[in-house]
This record gives sequence, structure tokens and C-alpha cells, in this order.
Amino acid sequence: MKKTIALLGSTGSIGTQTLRCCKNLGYGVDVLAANRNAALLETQAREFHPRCVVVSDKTAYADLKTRLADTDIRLLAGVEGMCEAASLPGVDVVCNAVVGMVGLRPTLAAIAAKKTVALANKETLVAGGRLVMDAAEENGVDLLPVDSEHSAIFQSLQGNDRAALKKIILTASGGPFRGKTAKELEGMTAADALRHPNWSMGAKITVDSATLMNKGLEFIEAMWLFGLSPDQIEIVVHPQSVVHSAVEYADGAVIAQMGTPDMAVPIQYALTWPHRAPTDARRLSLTDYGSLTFEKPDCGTFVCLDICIEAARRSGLYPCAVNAANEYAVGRFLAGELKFLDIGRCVGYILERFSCNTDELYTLEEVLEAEDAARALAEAYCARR
Ligand SMILES: NC(=O)C1=CN([C@@H]2O[C@H](COP(=O)(O)OP(=O)(O)OC[C@H]3O[C@@H](n4cnc5c(N)ncnc54)[C@H](OP(=O)(O)O)[C@@H]3O)[C@@H](O)[C@H]2O)C=CC1
Ligand SMILES: CC(=O)[C@@H](O)[C@H](O)COP(=O)(O)O
Ligand SMILES: [Mn+2]
Repeated sequence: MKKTIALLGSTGSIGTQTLRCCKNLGYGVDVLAANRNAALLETQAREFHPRCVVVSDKTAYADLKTRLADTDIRLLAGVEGMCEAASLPGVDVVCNAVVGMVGLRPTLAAIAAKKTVALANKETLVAGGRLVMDAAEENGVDLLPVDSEHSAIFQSLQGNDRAALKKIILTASGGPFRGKTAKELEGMTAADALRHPNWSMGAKITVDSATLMNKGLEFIEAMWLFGLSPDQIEIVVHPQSVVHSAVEYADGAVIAQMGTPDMAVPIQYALTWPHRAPTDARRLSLTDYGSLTFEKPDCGTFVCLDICIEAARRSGLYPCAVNAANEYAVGRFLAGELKFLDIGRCVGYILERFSCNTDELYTLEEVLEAEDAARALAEAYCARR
């Protein structure tokens, strides 16, 4: 069955790969959305002929208006525009590939409009997991993971007895700084952190991978997606990124999904589920790898992982707060204004200073207030560094 997609974050790493999958599958693209890359949005719009393009940045909006003046494509602006576009009649699947918790409201809008959601934007679940999962259940909407580990878990659950799931093994590459000491990390620059050993991704997630914050965010993402408690998730560092994650069942059987590190597989599976279609992903040859290795994460050096787990245990708006602090600190690090280890220090400081109700029944307004409060605390902290 050919589907029609609304793609939020179309100019990014996941966005551009999703467009390749759409082309491969012959799927239509009704919506393209991005922040400021007007030139690429124009190219994509001329190739995919969407009904609607959304752009957040005001200057880019004016630029794109000129660029698309000869077309009948509707131009919308900002988060409101993404929410409207995610709800358009005729859209079957909303693929949310924007970076950061700015993706939360469009995810909720897509669910309210009863669209299937292919979710790459993990910050959505970290910040507002309860809101998203409740809304998906109320609206009978499928929330399909794009994140490679969560897709692996999802794939390992297919056709198995869900009630017999005991725990999951969430794999981590360890990032570009695996094995380094805190002393060695002090001088690491953004250019160093952006050299991921296995995956080519956007800047923010690549830095998150270097701090292990990515694995902390994924820990919380997995709790929500699969209804797990913190004790049911084991993090294992696997530097080759071939075993994308695994599930252990009551009888002791462990089922993993493997493959070369290529996002084409999880992206396309989220679009075609429950079916599979060919991709051009590089095939796995186990004998070429020869050996696959596994080790425990160094949580003493890479503090962000335990900070996220502690935030998850505290529950409520704590995960939202640490996520917001991390978004702020990573932005400052990428701008060359903060040291690498200060990211973890900042996120840890926010976990200690932030205070909130741990009631899971928070509202969207409370999530956005928590984001603002945590960001303000992070800003004050970083100003003193
Ligand atoms: N890359 C990967 O392999 C993986 C990514 N993910 C997750 O997927 C998400 C996207 O990651 P990735 O593709 O790497 O990120 P990129 O930085 O490459 O792309 C981000 C996209 O989001 C858009 N965007 C950013 N801010 C806004 C905004 N305010 N309004 C509208 N659009 C916005 C960007 O637009 P513009 O280009 O105009 O700035 C761009 O299209 C993240 O949550 C990440 O954690 C998960 C697993 C793997
Ligand atoms: C491709 C993907 O899903 C990323 O989230 C990846 O997992 C990052 O690798 P790390 O395991 O290094 O965080
Ligand atoms: Mn991942």
C-alpha cells in the first residue's frame, strides 16, 4: 500500500534519509518542515511536490516565500504550522525527525489527528512521555520507533509473547571518546566530539553520543515506548554497532536485531510496518567483522547516563528538565562556549537544583514551564563557567 507522509525535520540527517526511503517506496510526501534551511527545502519541494511546507525561522520563511512564489505550495510557519501540517487530511504517517523537544507539540497534534507517528525525535518522549503515550492510547494511534535501538527492540518483539518480556539490552557504541579518562576529555572540542565512529548524524545527537546522554535519553525513550521499569533495562557498550539491541524473554531466550549501522532499515521499517521492503543498506557479513565485543559503560567518566536514569527514577518532569538543560549546554558547547565536561556538570546541576511534582499527570503547559525553568537554571550555571 502506498502511503502519504508528513515529514518534520526534512532537511536533517533522518529527514533526508527518510525522503530517500519515500522515493524507494513510491510514497507521497505531503508536508516538508524544517527550521531555517530554505535552499534545501526549496530543492526538496520541487522534487516531492508537497501540499505544504513549514519553516520556523522568520528570515527563512521570507526567503522561502520568494523561492516558491511560482508554485501553489502552502507555506506555514513555526511550531503552530508544524502542528497544522501534521494534522492535514490525507496524511497517513507523520514522521517526526526534528531535533529537540520542539517536536513535542507536533507529535501530540499528529496523534490527536489520529495519524500513525514514525518517531525519530526522542526528546518528545523524554520530555512528555506520559502525555504522548496516553494520547496514543486514547486515539488508537501506532507510535513506531525510528531510533535504531528502539526499532531493534520493536522488531525483536514482533511475533513474540509480549507478556513474557523480562528485560531489554540497549546497546551503545560508546561514542568517539570511549575509553578516555576525564582528564583526557577536558580539552575535547566540538570537532572531536562530532567524529562518531559508526554513525553519520546531526550535530546534537552526535555530541549526545559522545557524552552518553544519548543513551540516557534512549533509556527513558525505551521506558515509555515499551512500558518498562528502570530495572528492566541493561545498557551494554558494543563498539561495532551491529547488534542494535535485544530483548530477553522469561524462558531466557534473547532475541536481537542486527545489521550494519545504516538508518535506512529502521526508518523504512517504521514507514512500511508491519511489512518489509528492500533497501540499499550495506549487507551484514559477520565473518568480515570477525568478532563483536561488549563491555559495561564507564558511568564514572560519562556521568550523563546515570543522571538520566536518576531523572527517570524520580519521574514527573525531571526527565524534561535534564533534557532541556542538555539541549542548552550542547548548543553552547557546539558554539565553542562551553567545555565538553561542563555539559555533564550542567545537566547534573539541574537534576539537583530543579524541583517539581513527581506526579506523572502533568499537562503540556507544565512540561513547557519545566523546560523554561530548567533552561534558565542551565543558563545561569553556564554563565558562571
Ligand atoms: N541522525 C540519526 O541517525 C538519528 C537521529 N535520531 C533523532 O532524530 C532527531 C533528528 O536528528 P538528526 O536528523 O540527526 O538531526 P539534524 O540536526 O540533522 O536535523 C534536525 C532537523 O530538525 C529541523 N529543526 C530543528 N529545529 C527546528 C524547529 N524549531 N522547527 C522546525 N524544524 C526544526 C532542522 O531544520 P534545519 O536544517 O533547517 O535546521 C532539521 O531538518 C533527533 O531527535 C535525534 O536524536 C535518532 C536516531 C538516529
Ligand atoms: C543511529 C542511532 O540510533 C543513534 O542514536 C546511535 O545509537 C548513536 O549511537 P550511540 O550508541 O553512540 O549513542
Ligand atoms: Mn539510537
